[in-house]
Amino acid sequence: MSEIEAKLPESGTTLPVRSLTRAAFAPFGDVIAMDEAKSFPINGGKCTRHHDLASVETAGPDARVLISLLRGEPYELPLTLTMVERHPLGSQAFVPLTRNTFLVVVAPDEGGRPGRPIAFETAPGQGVNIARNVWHGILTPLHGVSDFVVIDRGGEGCNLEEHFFDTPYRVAR
Ligand SMILES: NC(=O)N[C@@H](O)C(=O)O
Ligand code: NI
Repeated sequence: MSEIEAKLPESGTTLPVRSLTRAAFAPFGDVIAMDEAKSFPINGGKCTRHHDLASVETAGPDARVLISLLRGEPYELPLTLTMVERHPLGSQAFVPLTRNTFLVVVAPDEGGRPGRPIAFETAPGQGVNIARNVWHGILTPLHGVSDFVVIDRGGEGCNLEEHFFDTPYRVAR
């Protein structure tokens, strides 16, 4: 156990890792996956389109949608969660390009501050679209270096708000 973890109170600040489902994630955004998606054949039947999986939101001056690629280093569980962030001017989607799962931490807003976070682990291949202004942990790959397509908002104005917890949480399976 690391020095930080040794100082963490065990009860109350330990967040269990849950399996990601559309229903559980619905208050925070969308799950991007082929299963349960509206799908139809295109290109003469040689291709299946899994259609309209997430709502991309952009707002503010000169807002535009960005498509970027991220290569993330893996994190170990149990993990010490010291902060969450949110993007007031747009949504943020992470679509994995590997089969490595990743941790998705989100939290409800309670009067402008995050409430108790919820930790999910994606299934292999599942992505997420975090809705505009939803508190979330930073991109947290598990099991190996992982590449992602990220779809989020560019433009003028401040699109990042961070919150550092007075008492860190411990995220553990
Ligand atoms: N900054 C960036 O691209 N990613 C973060 O917003 C994050 O949620 O990891
Ligand atoms: Ni973010």
